Amino acid sequence: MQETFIKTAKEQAIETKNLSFNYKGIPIIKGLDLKVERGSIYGFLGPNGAGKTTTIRLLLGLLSPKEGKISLLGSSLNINRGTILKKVGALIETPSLYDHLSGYDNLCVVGKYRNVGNNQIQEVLNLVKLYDSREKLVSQYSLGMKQRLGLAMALLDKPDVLILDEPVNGLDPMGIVETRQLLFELNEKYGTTIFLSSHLLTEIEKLVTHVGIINEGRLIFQGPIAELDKFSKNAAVVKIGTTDHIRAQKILQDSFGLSKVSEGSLIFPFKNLEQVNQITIKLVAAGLPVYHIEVQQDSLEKTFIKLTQKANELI
Ligand SMILES: Nc1ncnc2c1ncn2[C@@H]1O[C@H](COP(=O)(O)OP(=O)(O)OP(=O)(O)O)[C@@H](O)[C@H]1O
Repeated sequence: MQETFIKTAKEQAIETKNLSFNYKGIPIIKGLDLKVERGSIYGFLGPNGAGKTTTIRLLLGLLSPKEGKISLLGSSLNINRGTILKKVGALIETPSLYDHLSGYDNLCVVGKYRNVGNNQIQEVLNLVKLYDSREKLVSQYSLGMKQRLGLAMALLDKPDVLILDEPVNGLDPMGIVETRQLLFELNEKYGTTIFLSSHLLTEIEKLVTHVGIINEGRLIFQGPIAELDKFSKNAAVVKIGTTDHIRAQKILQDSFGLSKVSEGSLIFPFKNLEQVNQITIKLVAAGLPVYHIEVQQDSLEKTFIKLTQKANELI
């Protein structure tokens, strides 16, 4: 059993099996099976209190699971903890920085105990675009600059995997764009696998390749972002206003399936816009005037909210 886990985990940067954790006997993380492919940018999404930070603390060995297994870069965290964590950079919530020191000196402090030389410090300063502000005191840095300095610290060891807890939380739109660009660059240039949490899909949907949605400690969706998009498209409907909804329903039933009448409109689920075109053509050809036509499709964010609400109803 152990062997199978490790064998499949080779393909994954992060893998958990049945990961569970309690705080004072209360289940917080419930049987989490995460699969984060190497080279992916994985958005770990969930409402406040869903268990994102707890999961991240478990992945970094800062908490011990009640049950289950964690594998990072194909090795069990239990067995090879020291070696594996050297290849993992992390930033949990706001970074701890010395305000009275410059950005450069902050990196030197961390670099010293991690045995990282000056060249690498200069490289990460360039990477996070803080080179020109390296001599400024951190107390004079904006929140976005502090966040990038925190990222620079996480990057000092050139990690293969970067684990970030809410990295854009509290940043202004410009800060969000800058962080996003930086993460893209890291992923593109160095193939760094990035696992980042957020409670807002809109903040990260342009960045991530994969999504895992956690609610009340349970994973309720995991897959490529395109699959979530497909999921939201499946919920798309077209609302049609005609003079005779009953006749319209009969005309359309054979080709397009069942519809319902609600708030004075005929409502059809549809798969693509060509279908909407065909529906209109069919109605007009049958002599039924179409007064109103409206396509309604959930945004990804709405799909995310609906998914978490639905999961709550099932619990
Ligand atoms: N030290 C603790 N002792 C007891 N319960 C805790 C502790 N830390 C977190 N919890 C509880 O565990 C649950 C998950 O918390 P966690 O911080 O992991 O959620 P989260 O998804 O990161 O939320 P947020 O987005 O608000 O940070 C919450 O119900 C929280 O109240």
